[in-house]
Amino acid sequence: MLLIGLTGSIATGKSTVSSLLSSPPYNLPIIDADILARKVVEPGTRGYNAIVKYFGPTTPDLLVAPSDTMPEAGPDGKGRPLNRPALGRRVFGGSEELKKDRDVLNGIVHPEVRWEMFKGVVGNYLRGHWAVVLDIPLLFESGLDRYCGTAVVVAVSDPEIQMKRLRARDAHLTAEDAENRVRSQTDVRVKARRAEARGSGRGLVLWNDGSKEELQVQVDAALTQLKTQSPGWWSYLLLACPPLAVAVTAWRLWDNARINKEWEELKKQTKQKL
Ligand SMILES: CC(C)(COP(=O)(O)OP(=O)(O)OC[C@H]1O[C@@H](n2cnc3c(N)ncnc32)[C@H](O)[C@@H]1O)[C@@H](O)C(=O)NCCC(=O)NCCS
Ligand SMILES: Nc1ncnc2c1ncn2[C@@H]1O[C@H](COP(=O)(O)OP(=O)(O)OP(=O)(O)O)[C@@H](O)[C@H]1O
Repeated sequence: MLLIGLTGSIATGKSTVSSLLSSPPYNLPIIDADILARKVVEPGTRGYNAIVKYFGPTTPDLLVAPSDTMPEAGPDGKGRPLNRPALGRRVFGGSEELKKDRDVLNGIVHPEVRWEMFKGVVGNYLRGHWAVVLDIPLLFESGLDRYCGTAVVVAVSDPEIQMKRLRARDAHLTAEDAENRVRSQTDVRVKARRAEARGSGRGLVLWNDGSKEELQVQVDAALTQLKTQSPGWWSYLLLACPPLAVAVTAWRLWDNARINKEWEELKKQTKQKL
């Protein structure tokens, strides 16, 4: 089964691409890291308790305020849900302090998300899917690209388009909040270069400066290429022969480690040239 790591930066079009991939004619299963990151911090979970413990004392508005519709102890007595915009203000931005808190939040949420993803991947492998899409905003930053057969980056070359789409979609964010969110992530053009550096079939870039129709054309071409590379019979063979699946996974990990080493070298050389 092919693991397709789908990434980009905020509002560059990952969800738009994943909804195309989950619809006919592809019907691919999607494992969405943003959705899992919400699930693992619902009231009463380990993630929720850890966040309240660390951020609670210094963030008075960390939880949704009590109201007529929100009881003090939360809807089911496990606590009120997190006030996500408030937590976002604690962790998004370029300062050292924000970065430190972002690392703490990532340290709480990411291991839980990884475990949920693992369960999702195994479930889809057992159902015999030829591919599964891992929609992960922080694919490279979290190191999860190591497990993927292909990394697909949805990118825009013009940062103004990204900002315009972000502000239009998330109208509740101030201009400063939006800037901070964009600044909290690696520049999407760097991610695009990294996907290209993985080599043909291992890394793909979908440029999304144009219309959604233009994006669809690129998605069609990418899927045709990936389907040729990883045909259905190959998935059935991996399902019928679990030791082969383990060997292929080990080889994939080794090959991705090599690819990432080459990328680090390339980054070093580019820095030296500047
Ligand atoms: C800070 C939080 C509560 C803000 O929640 P909010 O609902 O406002 O935003 P949402 O979760 O929908 O994220 C929107 C986008 O922000 C970006 N983003 C989210 N978390 C991070 C992060 N830790 N670092 C950089 N960018 C991030 C992603 O592009 C994501 O698609 C939330 O983003 C969070 O819990 N982040 C930490 C977990 C994480 O890394 N999630 C990303 C997928 S694992
Ligand atoms: N080609 C396009 N033309 C016009 N609008 C677009 C295009 N692609 C995406 N959008 C719009 O831009 C916004 C951001 O896209 P989307 O939600 O897919 O991004 P994302 O990368 O998943 O964002 P996030 O990381 O925040 O989840 C959405 O409102 C979407 O409808």
